[in-house]
Amino acid sequence: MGRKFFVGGNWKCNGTVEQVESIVNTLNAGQIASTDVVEVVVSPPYVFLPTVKAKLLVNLGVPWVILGHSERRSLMGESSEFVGEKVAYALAQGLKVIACVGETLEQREAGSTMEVVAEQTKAITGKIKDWTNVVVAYEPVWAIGTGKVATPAQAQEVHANLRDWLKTNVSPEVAASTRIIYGGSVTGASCKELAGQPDVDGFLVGGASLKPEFIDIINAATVKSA
Ligand SMILES: O=C(CO)COP(=O)(O)O
Repeated sequence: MGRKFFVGGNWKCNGTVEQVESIVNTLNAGQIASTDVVEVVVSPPYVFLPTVKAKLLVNLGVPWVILGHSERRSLMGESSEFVGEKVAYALAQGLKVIACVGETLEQREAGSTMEVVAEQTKAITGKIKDWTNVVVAYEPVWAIGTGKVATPAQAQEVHANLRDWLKTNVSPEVAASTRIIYGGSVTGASCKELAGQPDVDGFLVGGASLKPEFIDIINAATVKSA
């Protein structure tokens, strides 16, 4: 079975009720690729969950949670181990998880990108058995909210290495079926080429998920073979 393209909108703490309603209206009016091709998830600030659920999310549950975002790791001091525990707990409660990993600029320049990503992923693999409900988001910290998107080659390199790591350290099946999505300054302009990379299975989008171009990013979906 192929890996279904996955596009998440991480709205972070943005928006007033009016702005959130406007984003939701834009999404509802947008022409998007069939849900056979792409899975779309939005993550509004929790105070706006009732507003968004009433108007956008077909199933009224909150099925997904984003964990391990670098802003939580750095601002809230969440360690890899703690993120691993949160992932395991969320899965045990029946939630699906977008688990974020990624290196800082300093770590990239020191040549330790894969080491960092592996350490963050290992803290999760040690705590869970079933990967069915996990999507891994590779989000280089230097690309988040900076306008400096990773090049398609940079993203592909880390995604491929991470998939290899999963193959060796978890199983070939999990490596083949787990979606690895990219996050960090993705825009309507940059999404197509990134989506064309064989190991880029979708996106986690911050700023651009608040704009109409989020529809273009959803429509960058391509079919990936597992
Ligand atoms: O943090 C992000 C998604 O989780 C990315 O944010 P930007 O798309 O604004 O860079």
